[in-house]
Amino acid sequence: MAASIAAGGVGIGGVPKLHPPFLGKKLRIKTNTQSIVRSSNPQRFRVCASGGGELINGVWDLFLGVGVGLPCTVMECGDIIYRSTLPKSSGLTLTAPGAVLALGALSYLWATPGVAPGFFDMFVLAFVERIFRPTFRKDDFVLGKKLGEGAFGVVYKASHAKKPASKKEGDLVLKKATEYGAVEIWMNERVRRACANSCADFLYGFLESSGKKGAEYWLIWRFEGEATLSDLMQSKEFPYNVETMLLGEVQDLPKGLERENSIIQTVMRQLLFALDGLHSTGIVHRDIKPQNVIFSEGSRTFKIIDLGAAADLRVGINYIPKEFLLDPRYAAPEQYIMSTQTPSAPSAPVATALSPVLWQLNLPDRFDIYSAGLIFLQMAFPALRSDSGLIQFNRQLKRCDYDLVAWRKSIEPRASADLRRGFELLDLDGGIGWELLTSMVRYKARQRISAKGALAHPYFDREGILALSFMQKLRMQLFRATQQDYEEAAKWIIRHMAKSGTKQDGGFTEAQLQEFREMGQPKKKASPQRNALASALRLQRKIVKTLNESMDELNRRRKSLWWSRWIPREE
Ligand SMILES: Nc1ncnc2c1ncn2[C@@H]1O[C@H](COP(=O)(O)OP(=O)(O)OP(=O)(O)O)[C@@H](O)[C@H]1O
Repeated sequence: MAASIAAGGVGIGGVPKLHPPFLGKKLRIKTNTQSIVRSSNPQRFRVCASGGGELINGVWDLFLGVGVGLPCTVMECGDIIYRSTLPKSSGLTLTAPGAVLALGALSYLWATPGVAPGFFDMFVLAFVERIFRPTFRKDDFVLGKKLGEGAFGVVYKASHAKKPASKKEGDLVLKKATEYGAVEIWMNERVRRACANSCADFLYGFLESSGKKGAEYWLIWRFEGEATLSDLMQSKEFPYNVETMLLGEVQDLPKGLERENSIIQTVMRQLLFALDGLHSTGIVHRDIKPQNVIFSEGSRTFKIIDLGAAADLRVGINYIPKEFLLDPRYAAPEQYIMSTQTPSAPSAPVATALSPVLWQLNLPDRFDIYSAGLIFLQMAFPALRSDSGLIQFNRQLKRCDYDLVAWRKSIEPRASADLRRGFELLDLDGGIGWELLTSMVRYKARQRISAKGALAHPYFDREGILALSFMQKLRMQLFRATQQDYEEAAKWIIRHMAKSGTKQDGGFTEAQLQEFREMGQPKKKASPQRNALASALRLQRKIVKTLNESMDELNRRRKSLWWSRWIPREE
């Protein structure tokens, strides 16, 4: 038995498994219960000897050595003499290590951004959708007034040309876009299948090449409503105007900080739900700002628009952004969502296979969280709602090394009444709003909270002005149960308890209070933990670098927009 284990480990049912060097010989091995003989397997031996043998052995050991597979594959029953003494086989046998391996593989395939759901989406859902969804042509639309014009496209209100717009169909929005239209069509189709409620309702997109201007992408959405969050925030009535829209009627209640806080909380919750939908499917928006958050009059919720700068990390589309696509007022300090050492997107299969690793190493979703944090800040501080106010704030924050607490310290003593009111609003309920804000607006992406984490934050314990739907309640419960971002909430609770003291129990000891104080302070130099952390970070950087370099190498050969073939052309 000892010889057999040294040679190849244990196969199923405690039966020894042999490595190729032993296969050329006839071996008789005595186990506890049976006498088994394994003889050569000439065919297999020949393969090993003629190159590629090591690879085959590796695969053999990995999958069959732990006992996953049909007994005959694992044990080579053909070689076993005294068959009658063997236990009867019952088909597939799964050992404990095999189950662990299978579970590990499954969790990898389902980890964000989701390799397995991605395949299902691309090869099943997209295919089925294409068969059943209505298609449109240029002549099907009549253009109305211009809604907006960016550097890469013009947006119009539109209606159907042939049939009178039925109540259900309603008005449309049509965007004629240049090169980035292709990305936007791809993203909108993905979103429609994966998290339709997060973004404006997308109908169809195609390439139209008959115009004088050359090829243009036409994208059609349902018209969601007149107002973006930016329009609403510019009004002196904010946030009460939002309350009226969310509830569908004017509320005859006294105005005050509490009421404003719960309206802002409701907007933030809707925005974070929408962002979580995008992030869970591997999409990072990269242009989150109040102008790109539209109020949908139909569903009375805020939805995200303008996916032209978005990146699909599941397949690596728009992996590295063109910097000019980002709005510097709302962009996170890192600018790039992935390591800058990869100058171009990896090829789709590589990006897909590595996407869970790359997602965890880079946490690209935290780019949007920073922008959402700035929106939160703007909602709390009216002075920051103007462009100049926001630009000035960005400069001040940069001077404070992107430390919101330091910014507050520097500004609060000489703050205007308006600013003080904003701090008061965020300090309600023991400062839980401020706590959430500071966990969103941080210099390091890794230290920012995720959308799920934010939704599980105690700031959202209260329902706000709108009750949650059954599904939202369920999701919140799930986030709370599964979030790893408990740290923030725990710190908040501890600090809160420390502040209020526990007179009955004699309060916290001086040592405990010192510990709480140290939570907010930089750690002292050169402790063994610090050194270990530094080594871990160095290792992580090395892994990212190696991964990126190898992907770039692979990618040099294929640079075409392979996914454009998914975008229909006008007939
Ligand atoms: N589904 C929609 N329903 C209603 N209005 C919409 C919708 N989509 C876009 N709009 C309106 O059109 C405007 C421009 O849309 P969008 O931001 O997608 O275009 P853009 O060309 O990227 O503009 P910009 O470059 O300024 O961001 C929005 O600000 C909004 O007012």
